[in-house]
Amino acid sequence: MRLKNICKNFGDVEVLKDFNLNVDEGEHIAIMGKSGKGKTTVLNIIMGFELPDSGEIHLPNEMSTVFQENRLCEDFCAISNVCLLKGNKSLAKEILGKLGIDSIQKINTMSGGQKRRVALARCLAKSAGLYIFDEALKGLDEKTKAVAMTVIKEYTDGKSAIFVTHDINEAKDFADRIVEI
Ligand SMILES: Nc1ncnc2c1ncn2[C@@H]1O[C@H](COP(=O)(O)OP(=O)(O)OP(=O)(O)O)[C@@H](O)[C@H]1O
Repeated sequence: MRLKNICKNFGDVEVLKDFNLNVDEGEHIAIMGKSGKGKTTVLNIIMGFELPDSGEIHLPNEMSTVFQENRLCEDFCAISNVCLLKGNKSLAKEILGKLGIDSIQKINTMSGGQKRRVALARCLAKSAGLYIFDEALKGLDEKTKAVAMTVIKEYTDGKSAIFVTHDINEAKDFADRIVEI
């Protein structure tokens, strides 16, 4: 994946100026930076939700994302959310189990941290050339974070991934390289 000389302004606000980012095949990177510096804007450009004003973008065909918000169907159970469009039910169940989630529990009966883990399972159960995690461990307690990080590393092993976080320990734990915005 490659972003080259990306520029992006919102009105008068210059968010990205000649921003470059390379993620090699199988590489894990972390993106860090103060709130409002443009981390989510970079992810939105990668995912095609925002167009840059200028610059070059080279992307793999398939991407899988944990957004900052969970974006789950509240009336459905965990496994239905993970397999919503298409999906391997046994893989979904395996990942949900490793994250401590009952696959038939409805989302609207779950805590915030349980919902976060369902969103994470949905991302990991999809086969992709690039995995994107936007504050994926937000709202989890320390013990659950450690379990979730182990699961993320297991299912992204050998695959390209971008992990946005404010936590330097998470960044060091996950990434081969940390990029500051
Ligand atoms: N759709 C938009 N319209 C106008 N301004 C925007 C839009 N999206 C982002 N911005 C502005 O762009 C800047 C970067 O926002 P962005 O969400 O990328 O930051 P961030 O680094 O992800 O922040 P955080 O760590 O708080 O999530 C901010 O000043 C924000 O107000």
